[in-house]
Amino acid sequence: MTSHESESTVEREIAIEQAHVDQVYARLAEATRTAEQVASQGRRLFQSDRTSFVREEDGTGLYERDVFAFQAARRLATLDAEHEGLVFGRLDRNDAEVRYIGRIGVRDDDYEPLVIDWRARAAEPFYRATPADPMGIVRRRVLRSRGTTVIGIEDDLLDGENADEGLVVVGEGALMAALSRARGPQMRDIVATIQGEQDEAIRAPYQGVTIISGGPGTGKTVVALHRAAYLLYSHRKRFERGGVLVVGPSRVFMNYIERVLPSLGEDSVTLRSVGTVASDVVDLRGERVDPAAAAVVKGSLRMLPVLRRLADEPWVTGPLELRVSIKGEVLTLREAQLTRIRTEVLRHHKINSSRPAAEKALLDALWQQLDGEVDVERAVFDDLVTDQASWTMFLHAWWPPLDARAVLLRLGDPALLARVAGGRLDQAEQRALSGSYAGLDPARPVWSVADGALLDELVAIIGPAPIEVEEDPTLFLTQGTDISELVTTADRYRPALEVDPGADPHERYAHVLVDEAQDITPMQWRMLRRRGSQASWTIVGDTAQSSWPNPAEYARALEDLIGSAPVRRFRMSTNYRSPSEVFALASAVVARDFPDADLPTAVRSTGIEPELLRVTEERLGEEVAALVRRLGEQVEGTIGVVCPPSRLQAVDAALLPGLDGLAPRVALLTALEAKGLEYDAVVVLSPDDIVAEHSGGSRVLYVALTRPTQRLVTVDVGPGSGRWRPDTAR
Ligand SMILES: Nc1ncnc2c1ncn2[C@@H]1O[C@H](COP(=O)(O)OP(=O)(O)OP(=O)(O)O)[C@@H](O)[C@H]1O
Repeated sequence: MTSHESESTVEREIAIEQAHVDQVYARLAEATRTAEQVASQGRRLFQSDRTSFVREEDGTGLYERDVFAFQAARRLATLDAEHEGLVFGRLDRNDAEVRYIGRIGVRDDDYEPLVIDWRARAAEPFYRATPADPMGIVRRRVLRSRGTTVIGIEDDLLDGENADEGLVVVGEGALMAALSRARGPQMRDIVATIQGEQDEAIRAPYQGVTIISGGPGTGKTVVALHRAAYLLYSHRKRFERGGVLVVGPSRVFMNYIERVLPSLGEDSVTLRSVGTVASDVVDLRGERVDPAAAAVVKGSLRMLPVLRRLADEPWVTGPLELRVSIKGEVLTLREAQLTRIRTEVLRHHKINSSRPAAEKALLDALWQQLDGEVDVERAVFDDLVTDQASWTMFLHAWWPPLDARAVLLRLGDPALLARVAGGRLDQAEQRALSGSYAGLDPARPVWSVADGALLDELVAIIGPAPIEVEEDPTLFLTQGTDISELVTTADRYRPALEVDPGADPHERYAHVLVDEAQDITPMQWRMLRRRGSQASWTIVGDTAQSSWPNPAEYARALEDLIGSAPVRRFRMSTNYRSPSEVFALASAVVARDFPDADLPTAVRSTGIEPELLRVTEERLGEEVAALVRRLGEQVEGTIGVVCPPSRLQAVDAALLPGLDGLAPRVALLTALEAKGLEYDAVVVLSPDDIVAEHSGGSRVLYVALTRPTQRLVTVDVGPGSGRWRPDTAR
């Protein structure tokens, strides 16, 4: 039997929970004080009297009593006091035991749990129990708090037959309440309302490869982040030492998700957008998105042989030869010999780490040419050669220290590109590729997301750049007449070139978690694998949202990654983001072109159908500005305006002046930039252009159409537009 909900019942229940929450915070405050006192007492005990014997356990014993709660208090400091309650759940069991669930575990003086960490075994029924399988739980309660104050409760009765008389059940269900709330600029954790199928993926064993798939809004991202927190909790030693890397599509996306892990008490995870993964080996921040044609070439494995040849291209034009004189005899190495030596050295070493090996090979070859009549010992011979200006100048032209960034920029030269890409990339592909580098400022190139993987590959081919040298080698060559200056400069170069050939510059991780993995190109997978060669993996994606023209390539790349590792697959089936009215339209769009798309079920209805508008080209700016202002009144939270790349600038100019106070709630972005994000209201501008301008076509439009949590408005531009609309929406 359960009692009916009334205002006073709810207040009474809230007061009961508040009393427990107060007890938890009081315990944490006390533990912090005691632990600090004990720590300083302990220091005094051990430090003050070196003559008398202090038993170690007097110090540590005192400290250990509170260390657990003290650690909890320290981690509490990372939680956002404004929004997140430390205690968010309560389980009433059929044996009358009550358990509280929270972001971190807290015990009382007697080591009895006041709150159980959500990741602990004992908390599992909070997420898994259902009326069909209550797991010994009668009532599950979710507490909603602001800071330390409980402001609401939502109950699920799981086992009415075993409920005590008088057990109170209140609320409409925590999940629906959470889903209906307005969205802010950053993602929130879902720790209080994780659903059963999500919980299974979160708690899956760490070994091998865990693949989480599912349509838009099914919680893949948020589940993956909770999984990172779970792995750190359950295998802290392994993952804190080895590191966990979370990779997402863009900087905007990383900003969007960056609060989730700290709100769960974890701050030891590295978050990187895919364009900055390689920043451990080369100075870059790839944020720009290439036009589709260039992006497709840059992501393809056909770039591999092109890059290898590029790294091999000499830096000076014209035939090279090395000429030195020893005691009047002139020794010469001609181009064919030099090529042989170079090939041989590079067979065993990377170019940036093999300058000493190359020098030795040259000296050996010169030594063999020396006439037996000339009386000189080998060590003296080597000195005589390497002291000569012609030697130093030759080496700088023949074996310069290479910077991957400078090497890649050379692709801006169409003639050179034709040489290294001949037979591998067609004319149109070469134009797209060289065009994307030709316009970059060599002093400050603005790299694209796709360039990150190419630079990483080049570093793998040539080795990390030796320590930066100030002098420009070409300048140096033109100053070749001043002997004393030459010697000094040569000396300055020498230590810079001594890099440890065995050193591996990549940061490596024990676990790599890749979100929006359907967009990871084959070249980017190579880059990620360098960071996780010994790692376990969590791969999160949805092929129906791929912006890559060939989803089969994604499947192949995944197979490669998995190899013979154990693999676990989880499919998320419920769309928690899109209202069912919006998702009906979005899914019809993608299913028309991709009948195999994995479509989830949208569980929430708002009763508001998407609005399909049409405007003239001339009135586009004005109409969009008015529309955004109207949506600002209709929804409480954020508004996203998704725009085809070709119209971005014009729409930005039209939108900005009229926004006023609304500006912090509005984001103007392309469909690719919108990946993984969500807004309360979304305007999708010129869907036909979005389909036409992205290589993923209607899959990219599907991404745009599945961003809203409340309202969707599409805007066709000009007569004849609207080809994207499925039959049901014409
Ligand atoms: N169990 C849950 N409780 C409350 N909110 C949830 C739950 N699961 C998902 N959500 C919410 O649903 C929305 C979508 O989640 P998320 O962004 O992780 O989905 P996704 O599958 O990664 O989507 P996409 O493929 O479009 O990037 C988020 O606002 C998330 O907080």
